[in-house]
Amino acid sequence: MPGAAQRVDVAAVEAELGDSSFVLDEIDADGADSVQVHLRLRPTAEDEECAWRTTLDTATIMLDPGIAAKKLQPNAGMAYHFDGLHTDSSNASLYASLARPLVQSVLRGYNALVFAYGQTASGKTFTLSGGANEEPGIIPRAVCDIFQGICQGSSKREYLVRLSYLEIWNEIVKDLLDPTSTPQVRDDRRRGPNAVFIAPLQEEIVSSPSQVFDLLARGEENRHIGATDWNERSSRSHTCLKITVESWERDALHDDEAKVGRHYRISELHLIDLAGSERNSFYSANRRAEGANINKSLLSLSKVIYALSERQATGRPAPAHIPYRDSKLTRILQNSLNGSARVAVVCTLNPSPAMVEESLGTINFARRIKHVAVRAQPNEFDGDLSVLVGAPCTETQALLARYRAEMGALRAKVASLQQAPRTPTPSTPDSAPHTPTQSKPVSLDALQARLDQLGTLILRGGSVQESSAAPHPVSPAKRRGFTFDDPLPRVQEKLHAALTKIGRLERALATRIMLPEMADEKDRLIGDLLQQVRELEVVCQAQREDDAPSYEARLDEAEEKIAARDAFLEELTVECARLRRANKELVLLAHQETARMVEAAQPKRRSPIMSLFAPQLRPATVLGMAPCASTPLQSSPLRAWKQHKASIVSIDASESESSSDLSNSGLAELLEE
Ligand SMILES: Nc1ncnc2c1ncn2[C@@H]1O[C@H](COP(=O)(O)OP(=O)(O)OP(=O)(O)O)[C@@H](O)[C@H]1O
Repeated sequence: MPGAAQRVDVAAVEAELGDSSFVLDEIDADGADSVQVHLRLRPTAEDEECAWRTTLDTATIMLDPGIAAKKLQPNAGMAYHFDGLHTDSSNASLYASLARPLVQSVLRGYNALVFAYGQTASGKTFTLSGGANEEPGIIPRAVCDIFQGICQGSSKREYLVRLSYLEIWNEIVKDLLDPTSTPQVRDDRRRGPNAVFIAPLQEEIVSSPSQVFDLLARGEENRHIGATDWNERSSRSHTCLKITVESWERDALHDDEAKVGRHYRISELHLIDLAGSERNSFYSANRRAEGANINKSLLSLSKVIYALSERQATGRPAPAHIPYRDSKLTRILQNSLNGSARVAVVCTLNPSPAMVEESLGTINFARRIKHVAVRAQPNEFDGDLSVLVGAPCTETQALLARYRAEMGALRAKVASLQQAPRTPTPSTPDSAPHTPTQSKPVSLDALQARLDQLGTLILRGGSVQESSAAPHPVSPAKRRGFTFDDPLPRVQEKLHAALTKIGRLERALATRIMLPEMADEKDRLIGDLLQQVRELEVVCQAQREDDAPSYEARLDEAEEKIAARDAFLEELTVECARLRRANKELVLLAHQETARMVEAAQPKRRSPIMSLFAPQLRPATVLGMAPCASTPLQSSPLRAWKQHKASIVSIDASESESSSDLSNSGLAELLEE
């Protein structure tokens, strides 16, 4: 049957995982009504000291008494108890106890959020993604469990799995699967007052764990990673992997109809690796800004958690303001933190005594988030998908139903084409056989190729035995002469990769200018474009010509101003020199005159002319010097002469205009008299 849904190969998936311990549990016995909080203390390196004492049985942790005694806080030595405590390097046990129950929930239709919180180098990425090559973290284990769950799912359900992968770096949301796009976070009012969606965001449909890992590897290449004081490969951004699982009950007769009662489920699993907080580092300004943005968004997360836990503690009925809008991180987590998702958190601690303050901050966050209320309900619809179809993120909602509807329409077309009567046409010996039915296989091929493509995207649960009885889909690749040496999942992966590439190329092609197929049309278009280029060149030339005279006039004007200023400066310099010369001559004259008068006054009584002007006519006064009470002119002629000389030197040095004026006018007149 063309376009049959793909049956997941349990054995292949198990081989990929190396872990077949997952058992799908359809009964919601472990429904958590509070956030599950586990603490993880990174093991110490050989020469490292540990600041903490732990009791694993009771999941209790406390500060080393010696270190606690040195702390100022009165409760520094208190013991903290959580849902789980991990001090080793085993991600398997942490995953099984913390995250696996949430994966079960996702397969039952619940939304879920798992994230790691802690300072830099405390082990968040190790917990989420795992160590190099060994100890796979929560993400790979959850991915494998989802596919195992689908394998084990009821043979009456079929599934569609898709994922998106984004990062928040410096408060910018970046699509790691399509770094050219710039996603925005928007309100999704149809889904409730606190719901948001992110668009545009590339979502890839996946049908095996290795497809997911390929996509994650592709996304990792686009991530921001750097070195901090504590971690050589530190995540400098928050990453958010979203896996959406859609499923509905199969109906052997009406597979392609979204009928009431078919229990359609859509659930989302968010796996978030937060960037680590860090103290001020000595890196570049860009790195400090990056660190500041990380710290700011983590602070806003703490504020949101604080507000949510306060609301729970006070039991206020009306929702208090929750500052989701303070950062992109809290906006994106809004859908999950508003109570409609099950939440599990791993709070990671750096064991170093130097990091005790940061670790206490992490413990406080862990205690706060434990009090956030969870009221998650399964997202199950009884076939009425209108709620989803009209949503803003409409292309990505209820994709399974959409594809199934498309497959129904395609099948109907195929059937009608196959039943169409063949019209015999007379063939002539000199003409090639040409019948209307000649185009039919082409169109059938296209329809069947699309049917097969859709079939590979939809996964069917159930046992492996059943799959051998199912008709094998006719692959378009086979019709094109490809061999099938690869195992089925590998071939499907290749096909999926090829389809994704085709999609990308088609999108790129859509943005290009299309040349018409007809030669004259092409020539006309090229002619038009050349004409436009010529016209633009003319406009540019005219613009240049218009502007040139005005620039030249302004240049001339500026040059004239400069020349006038230079001439004025020259005049000033000449005038200054002339005045300086005149001043010197006058000063010299004054000296001679004063000396002569002093000489004349010496043996006789004071000359009548001097008495006339005294005391104003003392030489110092004449020359602009303040009269000195202790040195009357008549007391010592020699001393007076020295003072005159000193005042002359000082006036001469200052070259003051007033003194030269005085020398030029007042003194000259006086001397003439
Ligand atoms: N439980 C653990 N067992 C063994 N090694 C660990 C464990 N936790 C962390 N590590 C090692 O410590 C180092 C830092 O861990 P990791 O990169 O996961 O920190 P992080 O909290 O994600 O840091 P950042 O926020 O800077 O990205 C890594 O080399 C990692 O392998």
